Amino acid sequence: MPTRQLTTTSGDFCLSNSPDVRKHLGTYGLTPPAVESFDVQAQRCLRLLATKTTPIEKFQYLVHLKATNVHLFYRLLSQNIKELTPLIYTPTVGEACVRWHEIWTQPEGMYLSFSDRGNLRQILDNWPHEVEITVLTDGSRILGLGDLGVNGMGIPVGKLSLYTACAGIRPEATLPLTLDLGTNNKALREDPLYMGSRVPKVTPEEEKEFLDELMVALTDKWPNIVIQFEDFKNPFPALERYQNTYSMFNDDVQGTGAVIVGGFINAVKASGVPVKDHKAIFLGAGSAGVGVAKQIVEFFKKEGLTEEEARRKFWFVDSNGLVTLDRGDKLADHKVYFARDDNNGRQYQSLARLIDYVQPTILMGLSTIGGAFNKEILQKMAKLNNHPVIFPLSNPSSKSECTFEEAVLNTEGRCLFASGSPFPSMEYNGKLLTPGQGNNMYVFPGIGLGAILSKATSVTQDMIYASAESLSTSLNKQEVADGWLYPDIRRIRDVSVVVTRGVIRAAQQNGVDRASELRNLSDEELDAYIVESMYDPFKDGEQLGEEVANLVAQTNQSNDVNGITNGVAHSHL
Ligand SMILES: NC(=O)C1=CN([C@@H]2O[C@H](COP(=O)(O)OP(=O)(O)OC[C@H]3O[C@@H](n4cnc5c(N)ncnc54)[C@H](OP(=O)(O)O)[C@@H]3O)[C@@H](O)[C@H]2O)C=CC1
Ligand SMILES: CC(=O)C(=O)O
Ligand SMILES: [Mg+2]
Repeated sequence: MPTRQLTTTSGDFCLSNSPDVRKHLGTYGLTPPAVESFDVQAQRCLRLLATKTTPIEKFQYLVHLKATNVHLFYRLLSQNIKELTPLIYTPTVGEACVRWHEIWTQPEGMYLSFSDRGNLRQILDNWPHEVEITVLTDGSRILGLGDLGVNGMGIPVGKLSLYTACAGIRPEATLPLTLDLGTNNKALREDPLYMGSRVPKVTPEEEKEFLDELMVALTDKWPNIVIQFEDFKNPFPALERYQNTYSMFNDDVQGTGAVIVGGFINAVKASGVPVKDHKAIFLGAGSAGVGVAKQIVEFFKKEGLTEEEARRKFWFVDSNGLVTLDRGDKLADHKVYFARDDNNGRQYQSLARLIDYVQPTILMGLSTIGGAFNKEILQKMAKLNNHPVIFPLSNPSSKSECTFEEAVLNTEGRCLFASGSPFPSMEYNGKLLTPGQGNNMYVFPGIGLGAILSKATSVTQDMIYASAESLSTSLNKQEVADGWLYPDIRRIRDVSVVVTRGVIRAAQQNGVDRASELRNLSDEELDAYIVESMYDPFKDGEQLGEEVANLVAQTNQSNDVNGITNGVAHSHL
């Protein structure tokens, strides 16, 4: 009798298991007698979810469901991605992170502390699965909510759930990882329930040494692992240091850049304004703002502008006003590239005055300042443009620079809109208007899956840009006809296949792929290969039952009874 190890235990108590399977697993009698289809179970879950009155209660219920029946969780998520994503991801995950120390009930990933250095490789051995991808954060800039220390774990967990739901990466092949490097959030450090080290954030030099050890440890343990950095206050040093030597990328800089370019390409078409005539004001000059602008520069260059012409189409505002070379402070390195040198000493007064001066076609918000695009700002944009591009991208919803409704009402429904967190559709002048969601969830699953399948040795700029271009082409005819900038999120698995293909092709062109068997596949063959490799909770949920049923059948045939199956083959339980 083969003693096959089942890869997951979370299906053990599954109500869809047949009596034979239950007997085999030793769970007979431990679940209610009915054998239920997944549809019936999903119905129960949705009803239960509806009884929870607050988003955080719904979040907690979904955490519990994932822990107890992973396939059912992913079936539910896949079938209701539009409705459930806001509960496991932005905006609810923001509240969950703020309250992580109060609501935590079970481990869902790994924590590595600064005091663990020297032993990181050994500690990774405690993780029980083979890992293909990790999302890691130090919690120092969680969405627009600031430094939340190890409370930030909600972000890797949420992002990796989307990796599974949107790109079919097997749940057990994902590792949520939180680095406990101290926190500058004093209130958390002093909270008796806080679960991280109660020390201030380590220095950049200490962080660098820790990350160096971690990158070596992760790739020694799992040589093909893809590593996604997420929500670091200053992500640039690590990105620069590791991007050519590891299969890694920074989602906030690169994923966000790609997703916004993906929607921006469509917005530029819809605006009717030639590329060369666009001008952009960015409120927020952090990792996401600069990441987005850098990718747009790439797009402008492909459209025929020189790099210098492209660079000068941006005006950045940070917490100290317009970013200029002559304003008297030492600019952070990442801001210098876009800093203006043509301000002639004029003082920045307000966003409204800057709009009067620049006359932009595009307004991007990556500032964490909720409501910053007020009525006056939006009306100015509407006056200047037939179709102003308004992208309030800060998360969660409370930090969004404006709501969809505000943008629509103050631009007479003419704006081309995308926000970081979801807003509901609305009727305006008898027309149903649907907002775009410019969130990196449209691309990071495909970037990660593309890197995994191509066995990329690094994640190149071309791979990132390919994800943006692929996204922009993934809208169907109806979505294009309706003027959407992003495809319907309910089609995200199809979209991820397109993005993954683009990423793999770029890896091949750059020669960073190690999966040589994929090089000669046609696009159709490659798509089929991608789909085939994706975890599908609708198939795989049944697979556990089938695997056990096969074992039972084999046991019956061979009559080779061992301790585990003893009672199954011959019992009449
Ligand atoms: N939609 C999406 O997919 C994504 C959205 N985001 C969101 O973008 C936001 C920013 O993220 P990130 O760039 O990483 O964060 P950072 O902390 O790196 O950047 C925030 C920027 O906003 C500036 N800022 C702060 N206050 C003001 C103010 N009053 N007026 C103007 N600018 C201000 C900061 O200025 P200073 O530099 O002077 O401190 C900084 O440049 C977050 O809310 C995040 O959730 C991020 C990634 C993806
Ligand atoms: C979406 C995302 O990555 C962020 O807000 O940080
Ligand atoms: Mg992020």
